[in-house]
Amino acid sequence: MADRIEKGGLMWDAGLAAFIENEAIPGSGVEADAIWHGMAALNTAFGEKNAALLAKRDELQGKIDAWHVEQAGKPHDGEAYMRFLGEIGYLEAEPEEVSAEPKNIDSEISSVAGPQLVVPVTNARFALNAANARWGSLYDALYGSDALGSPAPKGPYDAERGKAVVAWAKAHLDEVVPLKKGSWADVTTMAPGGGGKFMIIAGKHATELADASQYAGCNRDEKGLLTDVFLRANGLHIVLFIDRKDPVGAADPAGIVDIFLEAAVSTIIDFEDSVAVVDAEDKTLALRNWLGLMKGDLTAQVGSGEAAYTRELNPDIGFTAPNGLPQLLKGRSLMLVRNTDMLVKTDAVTSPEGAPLFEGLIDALLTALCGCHDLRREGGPMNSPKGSIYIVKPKMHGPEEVAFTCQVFAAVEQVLGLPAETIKIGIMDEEHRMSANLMGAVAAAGARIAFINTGFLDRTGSEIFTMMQAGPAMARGEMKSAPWLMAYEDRNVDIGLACGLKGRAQIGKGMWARPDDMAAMLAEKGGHLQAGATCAWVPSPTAATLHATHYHKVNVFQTLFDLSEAAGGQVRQPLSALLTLPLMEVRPDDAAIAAEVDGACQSILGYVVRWIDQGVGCSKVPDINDVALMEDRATLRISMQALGNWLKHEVITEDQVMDAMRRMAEKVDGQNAGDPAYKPMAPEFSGIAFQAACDIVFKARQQPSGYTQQILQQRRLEAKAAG
Ligand SMILES: CC(=O)SCCNC(=O)CCNC(=O)[C@H](O)C(C)(C)COP(=O)(O)OP(=O)(O)OC[C@H]1O[C@@H](n2cnc3c(N)ncnc32)[C@H](O)[C@@H]1OP(=O)(O)O
Ligand SMILES: O=CC(=O)O
Ligand SMILES: [Mg+2]
Repeated sequence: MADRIEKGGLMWDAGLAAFIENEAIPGSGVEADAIWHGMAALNTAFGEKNAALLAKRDELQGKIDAWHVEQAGKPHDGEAYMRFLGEIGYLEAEPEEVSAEPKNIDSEISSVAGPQLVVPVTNARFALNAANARWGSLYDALYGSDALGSPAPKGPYDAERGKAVVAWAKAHLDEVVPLKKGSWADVTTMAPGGGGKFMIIAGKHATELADASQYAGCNRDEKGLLTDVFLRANGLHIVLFIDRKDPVGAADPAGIVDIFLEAAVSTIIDFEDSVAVVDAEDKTLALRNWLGLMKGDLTAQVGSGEAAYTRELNPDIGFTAPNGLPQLLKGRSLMLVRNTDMLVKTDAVTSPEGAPLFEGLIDALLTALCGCHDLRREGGPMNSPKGSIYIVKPKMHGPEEVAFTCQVFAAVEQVLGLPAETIKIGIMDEEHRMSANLMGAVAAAGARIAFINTGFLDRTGSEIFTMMQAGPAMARGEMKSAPWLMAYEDRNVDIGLACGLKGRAQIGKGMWARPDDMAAMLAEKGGHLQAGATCAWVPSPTAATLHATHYHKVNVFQTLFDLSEAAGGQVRQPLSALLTLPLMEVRPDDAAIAAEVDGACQSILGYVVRWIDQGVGCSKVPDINDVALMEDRATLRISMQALGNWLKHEVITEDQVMDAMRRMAEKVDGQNAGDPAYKPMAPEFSGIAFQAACDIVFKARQQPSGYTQQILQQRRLEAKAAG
C-alpha cells in the first residue's frame, strides 16, 4: 500500500494529501486543517448513517424478494404488491404540495433548455473538450458524422458532401431563424440596420428576419466588414462566421465559412459510472482535472509532431448587441460534477485501524473544495456566476437518502466556510425506490434542487434487480417499451412540473448510447423535448451540436406548459403503472434466447476487459453486430441483471452462459486486435478481466442493489497490483 499519513485523526494516502495541501488548498480560501478535521467530522457524523441507509436498502429488498417467493405460482397481483410496498415503508406518503424554490441557480439550469454532455473526469483531453463544447461547428458535426445518412468520408475534402452540409444547415436556418422573404440559401449580403434591425439581401429580396428579436448582434473587422453574426432560437445562440477569403466562404454567396451552435449548455464532469477510479492514485488524478476546470487552468496536449497543440479552456465570446453595447456569452459549458454514490468505499482515506471510508463523503468534501476556486476566483470566466456548486448525486434510493445527502452538503459548506445551500443537488432518478417516491425526494432536496434527470440505464438494471424473484424478466430489447419505463419517464416530467421545477431547475432525460449513430439521433432525440425534457444527455461534443438543433425547433418551456394544461396539472401515469413488473410473457424461442445471451456476454466482456486491464470506465464497444455502443457501469448493470435473472429462473443454464462467455471473449479479442495495449482473454480464459466478467454474470444477484462497482473495483485493484 502507498505511503500513508495521519491527518486530523484519519489516515490519508500521502499523494492525495500532498495534492490537497499543495494544489487544492492554495487559493481556495480554506485552510488545510479544516479539510483534515472536516473529513474526520464528516466520517463521524455520517459514516454510520450511510451504512444504516445501505442496510435499509438490503432489508427492504429482502422483504420484496420474500413476498415474490410467497406469491410464486399465482398470477401477479399489482394492487396487493402496491399495498405490500406501502406496508413495509418502501412507498412513502407523498407530500401534499412541493414548491421547489432553489436560489442562485444559473440560467443554464433554470431557463435555457439545451443538450447536457457527460464526460469522464479522468480524461483531461476529453474534459477540456467537453467544457469547450458549449460551442460546436455545425458544418463539422454534419460533415464528420453520419448525420446526413452516409458515413464521414476519410480522404481529402469532399466538395459534394460539403454542399450537402451547407444545404442542410441553411434549410435548418430557414426553419428556426426564418427570413421574412426568401431563403438563407440565397442570402448574399447582411448588415445591421437602425432600430436593432438586421437587413438581409436574399436573391431578389431585400428582407430581414421574420422575428427581429432573433438577431442578437455582430462583430466587424477593422475595415468594418461583418465577421460574425449572432442569432438565437429558443435561447440558444447560432453564429454565422463570414470570411470571403476562405475557400469555403468564397464559394458561399453570403461568405459564410461556418455556422457555430451553442451546444453543450451544461456538462456533467463524471466521477461515477464513466470512470474506473479504484484507489487514491486514480482519485487524485480525477480531482486534479476537476480542480483545473474550476481554476480555469487545466491543459492537455493533443496530437503529436507538428500537429501537436495544447488544449485549454475557451474564453468568453464577445460581440456588439443591436443597441451598440458590448455583450459577452460564455465560452464554456456550465459544469456540474457527478460524485460517486453511497455504496462505494475507498482506502484513499481510512480510519486509524485501516477501515476504508465511504467515497461519497470524500467526494462531497473534495469536489466542493475544488469548486471553491470558482466561487472565490478573482478574474477570468466563472463557471457559476450565481455562486453555486452543482453536485449530481447518483443512485440514491428515495427521500431519506436525498435528505442525508443534503445534510452532508450542509456539513461540507460549514467546513469550507460557504454560505448555506451553495451546493446544489442534481438528483439522478435512476433507482426503483427513487422513482416511486420522487416527489418526496424533491421535497427533501428543498432549496438545493438543481435537477431531476432520468437515468434510464441504471433504472433498467434497478428494475430487473428489484423484481428478481418475481419471475423471468422480458428481454433487454423489449424493456425499452415496457409500461414501467413509459410511466417512469412521464412521471419524472409531471412530478417535476408539479413541484414547480419549470424555470427553476432541469427536468432531464437520458443518454444517447449509440455515439456513432448520429442520423438516428437527429431523427429520434427530438422526442425527448416533445416529452418535456429541458436537457437530455449526449455522449460527445458532436452529438451535443447536432442535438442543439432540436432545441431550436421546440420551445420546451411552452411544451411543459402544454403538457401540464393537457393533464390538468395531474401526474398522467399512476404509481401502479410505474410498478408494473416487466415479466416475460412468452418465452422467446431458443435461437432468440441464445442471441440474447451472446449479446449480453459480448457487451459485458467488451466493456469489462478495458475497465480491468486498462482502467477505461466508458468505452465505445462494438456490439455483436459491430455497432458501436457506449458502455458504462450502468449499461453493464443491465446486462448483468438480465443474465442474472434468466439464470435464476432457469431460462438459461450456467453452462450455456459459460460457453457464450468463451465464444464472445474470442470475438472481443478479435474486435480489439488493433489495440497494442490489449491483452487477449482467449484461449486461456484465466486472466483477471475474464474472471471479473464471470463474476459480473454469476454473482449478479448477490451484489447490493445489483451494482457492478464492488466486483470491478476489487478486480481492477488486483490487476493493478499484478502490474
Ligand atoms: C448511464 C450513464 O451514466 S451515461 C454517462 C456516462 N457516459 C459518458 O460519460 C459518455 C462520455 N463519452 C465518452 O466517454 C466517449 O465519447 C466514448 C467512450 C463513448 C467514445 O470515445 P471514443 O471512442 O474515444 O470517441 P471518438 O473516437 O468517437 O471521439 C474522440 C474525440 O471526441 C471527443 N469526445 C468524445 N466524447 C467526448 C465527451 N464525452 N466529451 C468531450 N469530448 C469527447 C474527444 O475529445 C476526441 O476528440 P480529440 O481527439 O480532439 O480530443
Ligand atoms: O446515469 C445514467 C443512467 O442512465 O444510469
Ligand atoms: Mg446512472
